Amino acid sequence: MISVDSLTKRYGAQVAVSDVSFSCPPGTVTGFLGPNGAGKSTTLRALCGLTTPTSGSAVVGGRRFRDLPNAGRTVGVLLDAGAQHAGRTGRESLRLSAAVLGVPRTRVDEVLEQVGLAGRPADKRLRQYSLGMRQRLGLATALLGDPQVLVLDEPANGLDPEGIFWMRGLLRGFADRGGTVLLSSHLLREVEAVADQLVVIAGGRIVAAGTTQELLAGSGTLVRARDRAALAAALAAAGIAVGGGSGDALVTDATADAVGEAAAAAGVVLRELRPAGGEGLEELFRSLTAGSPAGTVPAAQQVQEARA
Ligand SMILES: Nc1ncnc2c1ncn2[C@@H]1O[C@H](COP(=O)(O)OP(=O)(O)OP(=O)(O)O)[C@@H](O)[C@H]1O
Repeated sequence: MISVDSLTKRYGAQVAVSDVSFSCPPGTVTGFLGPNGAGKSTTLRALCGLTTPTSGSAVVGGRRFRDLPNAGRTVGVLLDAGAQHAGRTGRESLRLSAAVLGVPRTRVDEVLEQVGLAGRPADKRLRQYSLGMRQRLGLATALLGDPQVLVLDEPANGLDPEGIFWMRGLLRGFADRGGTVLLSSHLLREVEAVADQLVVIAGGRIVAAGTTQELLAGSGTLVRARDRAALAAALAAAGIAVGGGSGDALVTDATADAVGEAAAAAGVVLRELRPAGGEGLEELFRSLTAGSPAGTVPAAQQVQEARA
């Protein structure tokens, strides 16, 4: 279990994280989402004992990272896949980590296999690794101690679509076996397919949190018409605000009934009318996180109320 409780981190006058609280139960994947500079890395670094909170706490199983005996056997961490010695091979790097953790050498081959680096890639020097291979090696290092908890900062960085699909399967399997996964991303689409719950941070504050299903269900209605401009005018005439939408789709907070009636009243022919799901959440995510300096973002409950 990961518990972050009223975590605040200031660097001088800069507030990186402000009063952040959430928890990640065993058997689940939590997606920690936010744009660049939102405070994701700072939160994860505090959790992993790499930065000291100004106030509040971030613990695993009730203990601070530095108080965990042989922390790598409890928490697998991937914070910066580039932070490995470029002259070593993947296998050498893992053997060193295995020695530090006190796990048998055979474990190195197991994790190399698990992350798809077994064979020739394992004996290449890291300077020859692509970003995606480095991420796989970082994940292998995190898995080496057979931990119950994984903390991963932007693990999908540099992975191709097949790699992202593979990683989702790996994380899902880890959680389904009772593990706890916390992974950060600045891309909603990367995590919505695998995360059981989402915590959205912007400007150092949590702006939305809940199960992925809840957040997707409460994310509005998507509507598409042959004549987008006529549809937009019909919705405006009915007093229905449109929050965005990609391509010729519009996304709104209004119910499907209200949207359908507005379109019918204006004689607009619809091509699609459905719960917005991921597109609505994407829109919510964009509106919540667009240019929100610390202190100006509504609190999670305000967001929930606004959407109720
Ligand atoms: N060591 C530091 N000194 C001063 N300011 C810092 C430090 N580390 C982070 N910050 C600031 O804290 C804020 C949050 O940064 P953080 O790296 O946690 O965000 P992030 O969500 O991980 O962003 P990204 O997706 O770009 O990695 C930013 O404004 C950043 O400039």
